[in-house]
Amino acid sequence: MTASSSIGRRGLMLVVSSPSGAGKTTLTRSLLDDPEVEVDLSVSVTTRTRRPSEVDGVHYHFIPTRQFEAMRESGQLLESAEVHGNFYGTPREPVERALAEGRDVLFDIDWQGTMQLYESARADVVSVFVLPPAIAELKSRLERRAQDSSEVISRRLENARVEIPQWSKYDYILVNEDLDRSYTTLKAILFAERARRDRMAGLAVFVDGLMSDLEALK
Ligand SMILES: Nc1nc2c(ncn2[C@@H]2O[C@H](COP(=O)(O)OP(=O)(O)O)[C@@H](O)[C@H]2O)c(=O)[nH]1
Ligand SMILES: Nc1ncnc2c1ncn2[C@@H]1O[C@H](COP(=O)(O)OP(=O)(O)O)[C@@H](O)[C@H]1O
Repeated sequence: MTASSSIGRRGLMLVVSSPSGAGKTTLTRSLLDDPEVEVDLSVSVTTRTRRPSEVDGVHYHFIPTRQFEAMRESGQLLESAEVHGNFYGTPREPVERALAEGRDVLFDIDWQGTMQLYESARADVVSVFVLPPAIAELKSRLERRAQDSSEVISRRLENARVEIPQWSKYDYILVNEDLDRSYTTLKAILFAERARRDRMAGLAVFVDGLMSDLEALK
């Protein structure tokens, strides 16, 4: 162990939200796949139907409504919300364990869930809102993804009326035009937030060590 590794840091909660189709899943997957970034994904529970490309337990835990209600009622969810007519929630235990071990946790959740995380631990939340460069592009991304029926796509576009105005509640905004640029910015946000003084629990002790080593040089 080096002296600097004893500084220690509380894990942070990196929340990425956007209207459906703006690109938050693409951006969060890139973070998870990047060998330079170590972050745990919070895998949500949902009552929505699985898309063909999704794997149960990886993208979501797909569960029946009865089970969702039981989890919510027994306090097993850190936050939960109804979005586009389905229920979504964050299982509490894996998040609390990761944070306690100093690992950062990534959330792909909506603005309602983000507000609930703010209430429980504002200082530990770093929130990023992804906007599309244009509504025509948002619509064509939803269509190009080709995983939802036209009714589902219309409902998601309709919901963008409520979701887009939530931008002002977030710490950072990404207008996701060029994917590489957006990804570079997202990674920079995470790295900068990790270096915030107030997250480094053992910093004062570390600096005391530097100072006494300086004294010893005299
Ligand atoms: N509050 C909350 N929102 C969630 C959770 N999981 C997913 N969501 C949000 O639910 C919305 C719908 O997600 P999804 O069905 O995967 O559709 P997509 O956004 O079009 O990919 C998105 O805004 C997600 O960020 C969760 O655990 N809690
Ligand atoms: N910057 C971008 N330029 C072009 N297409 C993009 C960009 N970001 C994402 N996409 C595409 O748009 C579609 C929706 O992206 P996705 O990440 O699933 O959105 P969300 O999770 O916000 O609903 C996907 O087909 C994805 O490949």
